[in-house]
Amino acid sequence: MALPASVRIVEVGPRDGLQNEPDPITTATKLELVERLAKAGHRHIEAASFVSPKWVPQMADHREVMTALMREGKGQPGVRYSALTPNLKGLEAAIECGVDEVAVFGAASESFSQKNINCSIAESLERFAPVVERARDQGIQVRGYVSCVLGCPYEGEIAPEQVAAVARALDEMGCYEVSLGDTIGTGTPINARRMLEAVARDVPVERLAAHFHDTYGQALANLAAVLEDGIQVIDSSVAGLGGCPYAKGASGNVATEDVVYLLEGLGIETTVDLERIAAVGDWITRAIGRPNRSKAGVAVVAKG
Ligand SMILES: CC(C)(COP(=O)([O-])OP(=O)([O-])OC[C@H]1O[C@@H](n2cnc3c(N)ncnc32)[C@H](O)[C@@H]1OP(=O)([O-])[O-])[C@@H](O)C(=O)NCCC(=O)NCCSC(=O)C[C@@](C)(O)CC(=O)[O-]
Repeated sequence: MALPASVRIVEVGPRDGLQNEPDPITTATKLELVERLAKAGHRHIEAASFVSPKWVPQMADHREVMTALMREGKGQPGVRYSALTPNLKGLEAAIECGVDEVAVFGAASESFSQKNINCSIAESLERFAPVVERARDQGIQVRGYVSCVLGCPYEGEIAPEQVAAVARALDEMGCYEVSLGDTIGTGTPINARRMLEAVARDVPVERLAAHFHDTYGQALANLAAVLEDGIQVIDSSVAGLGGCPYAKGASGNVATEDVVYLLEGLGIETTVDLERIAAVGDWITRAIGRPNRSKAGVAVVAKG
């Protein structure tokens, strides 16, 4: 398959990137990050997570963040700001804040599902169905996630058919797009292609996104592989921030700066400006005292 002419990047830094940070990050810093990301050209930013503050304390200010963006004029026109909503409680709170896009998140691994959202895969799908229905009734778009598509921290290898079954269920439920998460970054290009091939038999590749973590340094290679198989949506996190609270040792998502550099090299368009996003990565890593995990970002900033 030919490479796509353009790719939509979903910036997950403010959510996936920050959710695991142990020290509190102020709401003001989060909002400034979101604003800088939009100014760097992002058109889709996952900004918050309506989950239990006992489970993920860093996302406890989800209401403040989303209300500021959706109701208090802190959001930029033309930018989609989305949030995770694992159940109806989260969705109702998100609706009160005026969100126009949410995401439900399941897993292809039973053990990960239990650790992450405290229920089995089947129970999670039962829980998501009314969330998707209610959201769509309100004119809110719903994205679906499948975690552990290329490996699980508790079960090891995950069969591609298992990933396909969960992706199909989310698609049939009404998710407009299903994002395939290599949560622990153990995938390699051949496995990634095999997994995508299995999923794409059930869900058209145009409705799939790649959400790869870079724990083993394979994310860019995996992305280059799945781009050849029709992927046109990539999730990434500025400066490669992040990690999953329920996947020990998992490092951040692939860095947005690295993805933009790769795509530019392949002649694929995005809306994101490399110099500007590199500056955002430099700023946020200094602001929260984290190393910048984007090689392209560090190089671009060093060049000046
Ligand atoms: C899903 C639950 C809530 C189930 O948790 P539970 O304990 O089974 O739920 P519950 O309904 O029994 O409620 C327990 C308590 O949580 C509260 N609660 C219940 N729901 C909410 C809510 N929506 N917002 C705020 N509070 C909530 C509820 O009110 C109650 O409070 P209490 O009475 O004890 O004070 C919990 O397991 C949870 O919050 N998990 C968080 C999981 C998470 O955020 N993980 C990280 C994101 S997923 C990810 O990173 C992977 C991804 C998407 O990036 C893709 C990839 O890379 O693979």
